[in-house]
Amino acid sequence: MSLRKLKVSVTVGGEATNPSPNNESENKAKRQTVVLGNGSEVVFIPRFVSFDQAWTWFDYLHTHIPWTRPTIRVFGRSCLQPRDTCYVASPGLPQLVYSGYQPHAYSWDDHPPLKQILEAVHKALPGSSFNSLILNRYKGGHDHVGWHSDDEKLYGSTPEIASLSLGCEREFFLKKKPSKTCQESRDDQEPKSKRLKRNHADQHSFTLKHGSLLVMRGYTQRDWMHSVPKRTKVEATRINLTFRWVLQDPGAMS
Ligand SMILES: O=C(O)CCC(=O)C(=O)O
Ligand SMILES: [Fe+2]
Repeated sequence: MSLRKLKVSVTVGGEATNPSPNNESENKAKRQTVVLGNGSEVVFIPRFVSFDQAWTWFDYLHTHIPWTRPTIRVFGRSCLQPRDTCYVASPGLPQLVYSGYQPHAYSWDDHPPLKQILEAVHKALPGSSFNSLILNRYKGGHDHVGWHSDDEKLYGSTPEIASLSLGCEREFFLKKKPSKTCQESRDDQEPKSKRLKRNHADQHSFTLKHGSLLVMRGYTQRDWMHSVPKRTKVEATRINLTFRWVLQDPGAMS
């Protein structure tokens, strides 16, 4: 599908403390809050860590993480996941299963720099708590993640997901899920100009720069989908870390 690149309307929510462990004095990174409506929001911190720190983490993760490229099920068909992945979780959590795939859960202790990164993320997001991590590695522009929501039950109804980008810059799209009311009949009744306006508000794009942090909050997983589309001319590698909170007893939520 075609998605227009939109200027993201942002509110600048004050200064954030950049958690770069090496560089506390340059710690003034602006954070942008995009209110998506109905209790969903995205916070974007373009310079979450310094350039050099981000490359140090990239190099470590690129060489030390036990990357795999699993076969998953999409619409009933088996296919190779279009990116490398690895899963890290605190002990005793319920098993993660997505697209018919159950990743092995590595420990934070297997990769001490991950604990340093987790600490930096917690520090930048007061009140947040993450006990699991999905790492993604995009080896060039053919690697991507299609439209999806991270709405698995074990994340609860309003998960906070913090996503760190390292290496090659890629685009991140968000689009609103179709509403449950009859969209077609509403469209017929509205003037075209109004329809276009509403559609713009239902799509957002972010450029995920080296060292940036994007946070999805509230009902973003229930009401919105996100993707990192193919960019076939891109050759360089991007590493992404998405920190999440897995509930001990997801059954208790329902
Ligand atoms: O690579 C990204 O920025 C997004 C990854 C993602 O959406 C996921 O792992 O669920
Ligand atoms: Fe996702």
